[in-house]
This record gives sequence, C-alpha cells and structure tokens, in this order.
Amino acid sequence: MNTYQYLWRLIMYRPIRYLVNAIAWTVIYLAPIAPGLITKEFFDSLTGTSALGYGVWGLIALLMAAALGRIMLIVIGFITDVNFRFRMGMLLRRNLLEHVLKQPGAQAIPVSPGEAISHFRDDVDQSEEAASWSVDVFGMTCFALVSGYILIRIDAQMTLLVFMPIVLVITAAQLATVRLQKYRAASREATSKVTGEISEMFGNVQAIQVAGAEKRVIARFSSFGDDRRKAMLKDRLMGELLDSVFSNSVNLGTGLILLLAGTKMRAGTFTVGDFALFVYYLTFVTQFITNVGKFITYFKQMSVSLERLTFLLQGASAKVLTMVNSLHLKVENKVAVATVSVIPLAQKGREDESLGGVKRVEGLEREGGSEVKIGQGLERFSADEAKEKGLEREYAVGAKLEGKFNQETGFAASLQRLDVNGLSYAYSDTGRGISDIHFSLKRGSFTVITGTIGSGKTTLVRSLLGLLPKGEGTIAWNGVPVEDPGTFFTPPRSAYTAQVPRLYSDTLRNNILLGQAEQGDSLQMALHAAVMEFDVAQLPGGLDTVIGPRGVKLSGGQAQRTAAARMLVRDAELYVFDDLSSALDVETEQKLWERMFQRRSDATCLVVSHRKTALSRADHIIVMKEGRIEAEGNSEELLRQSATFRELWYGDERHSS
Ligand SMILES: Nc1ncnc2c1ncn2[C@@H]1O[C@H](COP(=O)(O)OP(=O)(O)OP(=O)(O)O)[C@@H](O)[C@H]1O
Repeated sequence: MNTYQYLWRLIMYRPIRYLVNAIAWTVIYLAPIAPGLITKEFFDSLTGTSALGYGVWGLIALLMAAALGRIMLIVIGFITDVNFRFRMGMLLRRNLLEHVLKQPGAQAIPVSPGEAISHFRDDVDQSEEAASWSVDVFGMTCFALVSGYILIRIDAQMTLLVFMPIVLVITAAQLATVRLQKYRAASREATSKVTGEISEMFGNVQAIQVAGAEKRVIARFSSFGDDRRKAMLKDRLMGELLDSVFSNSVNLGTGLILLLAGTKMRAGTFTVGDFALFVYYLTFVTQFITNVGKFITYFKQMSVSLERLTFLLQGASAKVLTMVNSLHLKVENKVAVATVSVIPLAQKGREDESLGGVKRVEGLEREGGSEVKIGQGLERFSADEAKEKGLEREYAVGAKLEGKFNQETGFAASLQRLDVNGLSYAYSDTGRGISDIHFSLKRGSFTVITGTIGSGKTTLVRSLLGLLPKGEGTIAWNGVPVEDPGTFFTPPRSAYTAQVPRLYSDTLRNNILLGQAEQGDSLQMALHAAVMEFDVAQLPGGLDTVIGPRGVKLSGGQAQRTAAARMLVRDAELYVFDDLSSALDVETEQKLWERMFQRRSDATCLVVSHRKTALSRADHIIVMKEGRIEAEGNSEELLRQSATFRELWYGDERHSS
C-alpha cells in the first residue's frame, strides 16, 4: 500500500464526515473573498470610484458581518474537524491494538514497549495530521482559484506575480522530498530509542542498582539523547528552511506588487481599491502557499509513519491499519454460562440428510447482574447458530461433544484427548527451538515436561498454545485438528501460567479476575486452590490491596500463586503451568497440587518442572534435551532408563537438602 492509498483508505473510513469537514473548511477558506471585495469598495468609495452606493458606514457594517460570519464558520469547522480527525486516529490505534493483541503472545511486538508506544503516539498523529490537512489544501485551492479569477480580471500581470511563488514552493518542496523523509525517519527512530530506553530503565531499576550499572546506563541514555538531538536538529532545520522558502517567496511577490502598483496607479489603470484587494488577498495566498508546502511535508512524513506502522504489524498487510471497524473493541452486556451438548443428527458425507445438531442447554444467563434461568431441554441446533456461538468447527465434524458454553469466552468441548504430532519451531534469529515433538494427553492426566536448561520446555508449551508463530506439526483436540492454537487455547478450553508472572499495578482482585465477572465463590475457590488464602489475610487491604507496579509489593512466591489463581479462576479443561513451582517451597507446592485435584479431579495438567514434588506426582513425564524428546515414561521407568532424568532427579535432591 502506498501513501496515496493509505490516505485514501483513511478518508474512506468516514467519507461523509470527511465531506462535511471538507465543505465546512472550503466555505471558511472562501469566506475572505467577500471582505476583500468590500475592502476594495471601501477604498474606492473614499476616492470616489466606487460602483456600489453603500457609503462608508454601510461598508464597515458589511465588513463586521463578514468577520462575524467567518468566526461562526470556524467554530463549526473545528467541530467537524475534531469529529473526523480523531476518529481516524482512533481507528488506526484500535486496529493496531487489535492486531498486537491477536499476535502470538510471546512475540506480540517486534520492538520494546517504549518504542511501540512511540509508534502508537507519533506515527498515528502524523498520519492524522496529513489526512486532516488535505481538507485545508482543498479549501485553499478553491480560494486560490476564485481569488485568482477575480484578480486576473483586474490585472493579469500583477496576478501572475502574486501566484508565481507557488511554483517556487512546490519545486522547493519536491526537491527536498528525499532528504526530508530521510531526516524524519532518523528523528523518529532516535525518539523511539529514547522512549524505549526510558521504559527499559524504569522496568529494570533494581537490576541496574544491584549491578552498579547506573553510570553506564546513564551514559547509554545520554548517547541516545545525543543522537536524538542531532537527528531532530537536522529534521527541524530542514522543516524551517522549507518554511522560510515558502514565506519569503511570498514576500518577494509583495515587493514586486508594490513596485508595479505605483507605476500603474500613476498611469490611472489601477485604483486604490484594486491595490487594497491585491494586498488583502495576498495574506490569504501567503497562507495558501505555506499550507500547500506544509501539506507536502506532512504527506512525506506520513509515508515514513506508514512504513513504521507497517513494521509493527510484523509482516501483515498494511491494509490492517485502515480496516473499517467499529471503534469499540468489544460490546458485551450479557454473560451466559451454560452446559451445551452438540449431538449430530447426521454425519458428514451423508447426502440425504443435511447436517444438523441438537443442543442441550442447562445453565444460567446473567443480564445486568440478575440471574435468569435459561432452562433445560433439547433444541434443534442450526448451522447459523453454531457459527454465532463459535461452534462451527465442532458442528462441521459432527462430533458428539459435551462441554461448557460461556457467552464471554465461547464453547469448550470437554477435553478427552489432546494429540501433538511433529510439533517443531525454530526462532528465526538463533535457529534454536524444538523439533519433531509427539505426545498425547488424556483427560485428568498430570504430565510433566522436564529437561536441562534451554532444552526447549518453554518453547514447547508456547508453540502448543499458539504463543509463538505457527511452526510445523499438528495439534488435535478430541481428534479434531486445531487450526489456530492462539485463539483456540484460551479459557474455558485452556489456561496458562507463564514462567515469569505478569502482574499489573492494580488490586489483587483485579489482577486475578482480569476483567472477568466474579461468579459465586469462584474467586475464593481459586485463591484456596492456589494456596493464597493465608497471604490474602495478611495483606492490609485483603483482595483490594494494590500490589504496586508489576506486583512489586508481592513476594516471588505470592506473585506466582497470584498468576496461578488467575489461571484457576478461569475453570478450564487444560491447565498449563510453566515452572510455577520455582518460587514455592515444597510444602506449598504439594498443597497446591493436592487442592487443584481435590477441586477438579477431571482437570488435565501439563506442567513444566524439574521439581520432585511435581515429577513424583506425574503419571507421564517428558524429558527434553536440545529441543527434542529424549525419553518418556513415569519416574520409576525414567530413573532406570534416562541419565538426563537421573541427573535432574538427584540434582533436585541435592538442591532441597
Ligand atoms: N526469543 C528467543 N529468540 C531466540 N532464541 C530463543 C528465544 N527463546 C529461547 N531461545 C532459545 O531456544 C532454546 C530453548 O529455549 P527455552 O526457553 O524453550 O528453554 P527451556 O528449556 O524452557 O529453558 P529454561 O529451563 O531455562 O526455562 C534455547 O537454546 C534458547 O536459547
């Protein structure tokens, strides 16, 4: 997508609003035509050459009315501009945000958070600016055409002198294009680096302090600041240089008019009113020329912004940015929780009967806080209804499914079996990762992935859950292939706790619920299962304690158990824990597994761990080495067969003794 298409697509997001805005501003820019003509008449009436008979006071009244009219028009213009302009910016930010949220979680943005913020802020502003200025250029061009016509009719030679600077401006702006874009790109890049560095610094204050690296970090920051200063200076200098070319070329025109007007007035071919009209329009022609130049500059800068925003999309088409969408990411006012059975009436392939289904719904619907029973029974299940509820996949294969349906999160068929075949993923920069992974999980099983450091355990669970871009291999849920693991492996199908818990500066309650509606005693149950009840009682505000930025007011173990509670409150079919137990003592970990299975004996768990507490509980252990499965079995079998496993097992014994 080139910059013209980008601008066009932005305009087409709200074409009516753009049109209204364009009409409003065209009228505003055309408005000075009238006072110009009145001024001409005013001076001509003083010298007795006026064709109109309004008199001086009549003309003054007309001038004031024109000024008042223009003020009102400008107020309307700002309203239409704000309404169009900010919608465009919001659309870009909304689409970017949606895209980032849909990306594989572990690689959602290709830059640091600080740099991404600079893209969201500056590049969107720049795009908005160029689109908004296109309206002004149109309005001003209309003014230039009408005023040009009036002036030519008075004196063609003088008119030429007034408009000649336009040619100069456009030539100068075009010549400066490449350099301007280069300087703009460099200054944006430098700004991103500075904001990126600030966010890294704030996020790592403790690491900087303990490493005694303050001076080095500040030196690095100051070198980024220095680079930014140089880049900004070049960018600004170039911008100001162009601006001065624009305005000075107009001054040149004024000088020429003054010289010529004197001679012509003496010859009697030019009235004082004509002179006043030329000078009056010249102010607006100056504005027009400067603004055309500005628009050309903004347009060039917009192409830099487009490039930078496209980079943030990580290979997706730039059209994603301007896709027509409602500005609201989600409108949800209903929460329904129900148990649904999808029983096929006919199997796929049988042509005599159309594929149909029966649903059995039992559960509660929640609307505006009150609970309404939606009843029990059997209802026909249409293909459209399946689509609406996100059940297309289950419906299409005609599988007999029973599971939970939650209007907020969709349908989860009860997990009977998860099969992973030939799963591979290699990080593009290091070439490392996982290769040819096969395993199956049965309902209610407890599987532990273990292995040496860097053997690919985290990569394995992230690939499975679609938190990394799709590599090779297949994943099947109850025998049905999962096409897009990233959207499939979410609650209520699966819930995940990462190795490093990510917490917000908010209350403990909000960190656990993350916007999910609190249902019954689900929060208390999750806290109990995550062995958090004692900790919550100790916190000054209980569940409503604000836990500080990234949860700094919690201990490492508390942060991990908060993340576990966040996972458990989601009541999923498959629970995936990545090294949850690393910050827990043996007793707490033991309790956590016990409570977890007391509460949900049917839950299927996939756990990354090298701790004996988890290994001895496991009914299946996968030993990873250099990105591949080296051995599999239960702990007794593996102690006999796998040297790597023995090292991990006895190593853990040494650590705990
Ligand atoms: N984002 C990344 N980019 C490039 N290479 C990576 C990335 N993350 C991990 N790797 C490499 O992939 C390999 C597997 O890493 P992974 O984090 O899956 O190992 P792990 O077994 O979970 O390690 P640990 O026990 O330390 O958590 C390692 O060699 C690592 O260097």
